[in-house]
Amino acid sequence: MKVRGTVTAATPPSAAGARPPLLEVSGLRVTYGGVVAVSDVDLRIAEGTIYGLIGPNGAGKTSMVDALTGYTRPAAGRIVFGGREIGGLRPYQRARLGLARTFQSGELFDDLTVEENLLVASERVTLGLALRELVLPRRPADGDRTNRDSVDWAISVCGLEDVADRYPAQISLGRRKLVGIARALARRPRLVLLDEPAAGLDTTESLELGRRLRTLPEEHGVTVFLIDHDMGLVLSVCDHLTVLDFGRRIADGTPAVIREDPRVIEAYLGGQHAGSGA
Ligand SMILES: Nc1ncnc2c1ncn2[C@@H]1O[C@H](COP(=O)(O)OP(=O)(O)OP(=O)(O)O)[C@@H](O)[C@H]1O
Repeated sequence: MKVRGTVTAATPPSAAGARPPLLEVSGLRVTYGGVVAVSDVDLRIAEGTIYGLIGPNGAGKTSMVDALTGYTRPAAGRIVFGGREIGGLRPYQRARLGLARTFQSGELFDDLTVEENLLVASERVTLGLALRELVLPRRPADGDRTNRDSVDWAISVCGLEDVADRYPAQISLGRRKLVGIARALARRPRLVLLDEPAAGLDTTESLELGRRLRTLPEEHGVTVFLIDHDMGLVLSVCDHLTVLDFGRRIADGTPAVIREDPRVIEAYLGGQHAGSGA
């Protein structure tokens, strides 16, 4: 378990239940053959909040994100985004509706600059484009003003102005993680799902990431679904958390509630108090 520095929210975390849900998940179940990765999980993510998902290795977090974004077909469950049932939609169709994600591996194109990576990502998502991007990354055209504005906005939100012309290999891991987030933001999503954005970051980088994340709902109207092992980060930036263990939801509530939950302390923190170093 990593417990590192904390990020002080500019405004106190809001009560997630007080706002209408942007994403509502009920009875979600993901299986791989005989393995039940996610077992009948419910979630309600309120617009304008940061919602955290934590759990030990293998708890089902990435399977959940894959199911929500359309990369895995769930065995059961209902997913409603912005009032619309999206369970039958392909990943690029969900992206078009405003559901964006990052990947643990980063997924940046090494031969494109930071800015070009974002320009590629900002283009209108179609099945053809999504497939083409997978096999043949290319330099984006510079013409579209809307894309340009979105990219400039994403660069500024993530504080990447000084590295916009650099290649991914030329910048630190912390900045690359921010490029991954900026890439997801470049399509101006309503909800961004971040899969372990703090993995590999040092304390300073993690604090910087936390500060950037808080601005997403507070200043930019982007709701965040955050998965990470960095408890210092998650407990300090999230408004609301769900804890998974062996695919099941074992706890749900504000960071203050989660810190004190004996099931979480036992299952996830191995008996060590969550707040001890946060
Ligand atoms: N493609 C797959 N095929 C078979 N089993 C899988 C597959 N992907 C995940 N699993 C299994 O599903 C369970 C949940 O895995 P998942 O990667 O979703 O957990 P996680 O909480 O994201 O873990 P981590 O924190 O290590 O990334 C694990 O038992 C894992 O071994």
